[in-house]
Amino acid sequence: MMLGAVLAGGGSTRFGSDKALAEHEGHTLLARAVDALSGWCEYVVVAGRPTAPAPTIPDWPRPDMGPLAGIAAALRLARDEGYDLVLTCGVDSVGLPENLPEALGPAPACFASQPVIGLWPVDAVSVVEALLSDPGERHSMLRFAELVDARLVEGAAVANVNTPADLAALSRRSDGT
Ligand SMILES: Nc1nc2c(ncn2[C@@H]2O[C@H](COP(=O)(O)OP(=O)(O)OP(=O)(O)O)[C@@H](O)[C@H]2O)c(=O)[nH]1
Repeated sequence: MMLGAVLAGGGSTRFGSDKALAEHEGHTLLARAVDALSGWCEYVVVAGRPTAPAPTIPDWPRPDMGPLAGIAAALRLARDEGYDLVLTCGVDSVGLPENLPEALGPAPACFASQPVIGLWPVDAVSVVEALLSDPGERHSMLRFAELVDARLVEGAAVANVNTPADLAALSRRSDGT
């Protein structure tokens, strides 16, 4: 059984306002990500604030540690609720392939270009907990991927929205202009 998790925390400092609420093709990035995950599995949003109507959980062990703390929260919930796998994406990952779980599988794996998009076995929870509890470690997605021996999957053309210009470029592409 697989649990989906949209990572929707972070400061959106390059974007200038909460990018989860920015709109693309008439829907917020959050609604689009949730909609994509809901096609594959049950899901939660991991963020520092409620994102109703989607079920939202806080980062573990605390906010402001980056996306890995969102992965940790999702893996802990998955373990407690009896899931085997966690499928993660960023709220700013636009254009997820329709076959995302198959494109990533078998776990553990993540996209080389965007390691927040990944498929993680629930037993990776002990690795992420140890990593985030060690102040001497890099709390980065790539370090986590390395420690769990994740395959880095190449070739995925998923856009990553960091700035308003990134979003404008995507809109121009979907308008064909
Ligand atoms: N749950 C959670 N998600 C995060 C956190 N930091 C970043 N993310 C998510 O991870 C993805 C990639 O993060 P970044 O592009 O670095 O997002 P950001 O930190 O908000 O952006 P900048 O402040 O501009 O660097 C996005 O979907 C963010 O929403 C965090 O501390 N907790």
